Amino acid sequence: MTIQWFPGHMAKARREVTEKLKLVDIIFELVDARIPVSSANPMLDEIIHQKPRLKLLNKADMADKEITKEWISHFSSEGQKALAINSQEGIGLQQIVKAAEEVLKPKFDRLKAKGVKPRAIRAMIIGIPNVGKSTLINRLAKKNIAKTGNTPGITRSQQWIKVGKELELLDTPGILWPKFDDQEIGYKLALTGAIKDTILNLHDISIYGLKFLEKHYPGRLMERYNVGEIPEDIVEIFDIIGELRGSLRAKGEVNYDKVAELVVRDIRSLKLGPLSFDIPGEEEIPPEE
Ligand SMILES: Nc1nc2c(ncn2[C@@H]2O[C@H](COP(=O)(O)OP(=O)(O)OP(=O)(O)O)[C@@H](O)[C@H]2O)c(=O)[nH]1
Repeated sequence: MTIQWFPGHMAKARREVTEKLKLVDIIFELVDARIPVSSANPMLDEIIHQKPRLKLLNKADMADKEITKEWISHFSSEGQKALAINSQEGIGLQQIVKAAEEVLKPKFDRLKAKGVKPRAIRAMIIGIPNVGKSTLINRLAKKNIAKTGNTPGITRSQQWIKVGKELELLDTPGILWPKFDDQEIGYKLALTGAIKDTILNLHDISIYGLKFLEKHYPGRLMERYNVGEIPEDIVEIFDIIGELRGSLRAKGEVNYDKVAELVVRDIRSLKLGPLSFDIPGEEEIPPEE
């Protein structure tokens, strides 16, 4: 099945990103640390071509730390520099400039050899909705104040934020929508709050979540819902949860809608602890188009 949720937006976003790309030296690709593959835009490579890129795994506080480490080494083995950050609390942000300098060293060395005076790195943030783009921009801007005016000779409408002496960041991020053929990615996006529940069926999302927990985090699943043993048919957990919590029943019957909602809410709100839904070696690779 092909799901294409935002076709009109996508074309517009793509044009905008392509336009802004000319202004920067490097892309900061913001992904969700819980789903660093599923929250990446499959068309980004095609859009940015050879433009240098730094991958930022945001919301690292909500992801499984060990899995995040594995992802960082995985990306590094593919020649892709990546950092884990928490934009909300400003953790890991001080490494961004250094990492960007590292990625851009070959280009800046070439310019230096030609006698071009060193200048600040120009960057823009790109990511899917809700991944934390504004939070990161605000964090970087607050810490380093000075929003610059228009940059003459480039474009009148672009605002740059100065981050120390070394970095200038476009104040508006590039938004790219998720677009893929795989429903599993849809469930992962829904479980992490990147897309609204209403796009997919809440029951399907919760069942996917439970099955995922059963496979990767069985101990936490059992502990959270007080089940001694995971039933063969995971759907039976709905009954167990419903029986345990009086509030999820009406006239003695389990209200499955409420149970599904509870499970999804629990997963999103860290009630089961930090979770990663993309597991290295098991990742779904979004098809290129
Ligand atoms: N726990 C946690 N939450 C974060 C982090 N960064 C952002 N958030 C939260 O994620 C939500 C979305 O953040 P935004 O900065 O609005 O995301 P955005 O990418 O600008 O979203 P759009 O405007 O929809 O494109 C907000 O509730 C933030 O508080 C983080 O590192 N950790």
